[in-house]
Amino acid sequence: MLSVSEARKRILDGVFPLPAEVVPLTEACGRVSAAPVAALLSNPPADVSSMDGYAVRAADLSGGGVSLACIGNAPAGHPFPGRVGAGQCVRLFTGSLMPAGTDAVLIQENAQADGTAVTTTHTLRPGTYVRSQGQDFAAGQVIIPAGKRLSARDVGVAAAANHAWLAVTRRPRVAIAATGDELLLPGSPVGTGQIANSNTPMLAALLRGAGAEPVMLPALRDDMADLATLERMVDGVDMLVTAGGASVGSHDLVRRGLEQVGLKTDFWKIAMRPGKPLMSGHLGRLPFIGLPGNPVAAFVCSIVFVLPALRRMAGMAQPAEPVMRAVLGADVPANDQRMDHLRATLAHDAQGQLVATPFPVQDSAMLHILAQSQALVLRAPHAPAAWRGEMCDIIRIDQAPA
Ligand SMILES: Nc1nc2c(c(=O)[nH]1)N[C@H]1C(S)=C(S)[C@@H](COP(=O)(O)OP(=O)(O)OC[C@H]3O[C@@H](n4cnc5c(N)ncnc54)[C@H](O)[C@@H]3O)O[C@H]1N2
Ligand code: MOO
Repeated sequence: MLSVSEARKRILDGVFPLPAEVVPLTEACGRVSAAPVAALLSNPPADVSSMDGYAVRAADLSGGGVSLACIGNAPAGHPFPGRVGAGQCVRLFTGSLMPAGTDAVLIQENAQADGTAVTTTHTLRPGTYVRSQGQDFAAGQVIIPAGKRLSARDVGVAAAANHAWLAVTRRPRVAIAATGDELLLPGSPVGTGQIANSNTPMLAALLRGAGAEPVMLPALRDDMADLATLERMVDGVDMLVTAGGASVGSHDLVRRGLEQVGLKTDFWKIAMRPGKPLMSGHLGRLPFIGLPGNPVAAFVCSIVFVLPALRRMAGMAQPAEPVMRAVLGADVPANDQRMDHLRATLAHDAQGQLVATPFPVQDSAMLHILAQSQALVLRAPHAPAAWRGEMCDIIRIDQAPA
């Protein structure tokens, strides 16, 4: 069976970055930059004061006691128009432009003002309390690389660099179809043998949080004709994700149902738990990922395969979920040939180290345990038993995806 990393590589090889669109800066948070963003302005645009006080010539203060003539007042946004000569100073405030001829700021706590006379016994080095032009970034400098999911901090730096609009990759539109005769819309009266469809809303929420635009299709019946209708429901989408009907039972028809309308299957079944019956391929040019129906398997496979594919479509350089290290909070048995993803809680120990404690029951239908989990503990194929206190690899599932 295909390994998890080989399956992910094959999925990533089958998807491509989407085109760019331009959005207002206020809509850019969470989107992915489509091109490097270069500063239109330096920050600060000119030398400015970092404190409230007086713009002085440092050389005037070198004697250790001086009285200066205050020749003007220059609040932020109101630059002093003239030049400051020897023995003179200008009243200014945090953010004020440094007047021509000055090179330091005497903070008001260290000065006595009496009318227009400002006296001090302090000495200053040139540059004291001055933020120099371009100290943060220079005009033309790249402040945001291409392929970065934009944070509120990126919005701030882009605004400071005078951008009102940013080019971002279009949100991937992902059609999600659950399959199963037993499925009902959550909230429906539930008859014998029926269950609420949890996969569609869960996956839509996960994908929306990851910056995609989910298109929730109605649940399909375990029926070749019903599955064939999928082909007509995916106009204008960038990826098709199904959940369910992936296994070997006689009612698990997704692969055959889609193959009859042109699906080219790339692979089916991988060495993963949960998620063994995962499948992938293309319906025409449309990338397709067939998730297993067990909701925990559908979720874990989405973290491991669907989100990386969406990141590749968004043009991100690092599509795979980052793997972190943690201390194991419980013993775990030796693993078989399937790479395992144990649902676990996270906490910090007395030394401040992250501790991941897998739940003792790992059934792939147990959504309540998934909902309480904050991480997946990764167990390589054939890993030997591991003991509480050993280090392990984890993927966090409790944070907004990046
Ligand atoms: N003989 C074998 N049986 C199974 C194997 C196997 O290798 N040999 N693999 C098992 C594994 S692993 C998984 S995972 C499941 C996946 O099967 P399917 O993808 O065909 O999923 P379904 O049979 O459609 O459903 C499985 C389970 O999940 C429930 N379900 C399905 N969709 C939803 C939904 N949208 N919301 C909530 N719950 C859903 C469904 O009712 C079933 O209980 O196959 C194993 N079997
Ligand atoms: O691997 Mo399945 O995905 O056990 O539930």
